[in-house]
Amino acid sequence: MNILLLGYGKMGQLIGEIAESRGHQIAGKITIDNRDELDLLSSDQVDVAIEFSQPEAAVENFEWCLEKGIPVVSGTTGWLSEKPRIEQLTREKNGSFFYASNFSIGVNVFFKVNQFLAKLMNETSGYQATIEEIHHTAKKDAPSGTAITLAEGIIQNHQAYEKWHLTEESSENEQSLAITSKRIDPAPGTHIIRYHSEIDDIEITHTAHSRQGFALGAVLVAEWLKDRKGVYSMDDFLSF
Ligand SMILES: NC(=O)C1=CN([C@@H]2O[C@H](COP(=O)(O)OP(=O)(O)OC[C@H]3O[C@@H](n4cnc5c(N)ncnc54)[C@H](O)[C@@H]3O)[C@@H](O)[C@H]2O)C=CC1
Ligand SMILES: O=C(O)C1=N[C@H](C(=O)O)C[C@H](O)C1
Repeated sequence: MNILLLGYGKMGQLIGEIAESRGHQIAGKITIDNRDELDLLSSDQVDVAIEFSQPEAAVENFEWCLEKGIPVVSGTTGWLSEKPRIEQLTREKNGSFFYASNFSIGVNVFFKVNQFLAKLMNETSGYQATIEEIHHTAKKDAPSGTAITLAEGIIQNHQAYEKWHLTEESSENEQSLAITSKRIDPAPGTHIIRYHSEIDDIEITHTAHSRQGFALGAVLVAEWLKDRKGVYSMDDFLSF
């Protein structure tokens, strides 16, 4: 399959390597410096686009793909206020759009464990939940997209929490779930859910050792999305 890489930084380069090792061809490698190359590409040269750019570039990239009828897989975080509009545009154009805050299979297992733990803790008093995420210093958005998905998983399954907020310190007895973001090199991505009480703490942690899991997941999803129409997420792709 011919894959267009929209964004060719840390993620785009690794995705390109994995895609080629799986027998795919790279139709283009688009960065902030060569966007004009998109004008030369026609839709029959691209089977699917994999979009890992930056928050300010993502929406324009999606619109370009949807106009051209090219299925798009995106992992870019920090643009979610526009998500309802992009999903609507996908339906209007009869296109294909797949977004995940995290393409790693391990993190998606962690999302399910987080939801199950929140259900258990909903039946238990005296604990305050907080989320901590740690990433490399080049990361532009905070909190991470993954931390937002984790917060949504707790809010949907624990009556004490109605919303989340980004803060420098964890705070007690709030209906708003506190998320703290730390930027420490070279962390590819660590997420900690902590339930604190006076008696004890319960913690679950996912630590990415590299970007390999994110990149492989994005290529597997692109293979899956190629011949599908509609708006999809990891819940559609995974069997658990
Ligand atoms: N969903 C997931 O599993 C994961 C998501 N991410 C997200 O993916 C995104 C990219 O991450 P990295 O590759 O580490 O970033 P990076 O900074 O290494 O690369 C970004 C790429 O986007 C390009 N770019 C930036 N502004 C642009 C513009 N205006 N037009 C076109 N291209 C533009 C840059 O030239 C570069 O090629 C981030 O939003 C990050 O949070 C990262 C890892 C996993
Ligand atoms: O910017 C990153 O690097 C990552 N971003 C994603 C996020 O915001 O959750 C996924 C992963 O944690 C790495």
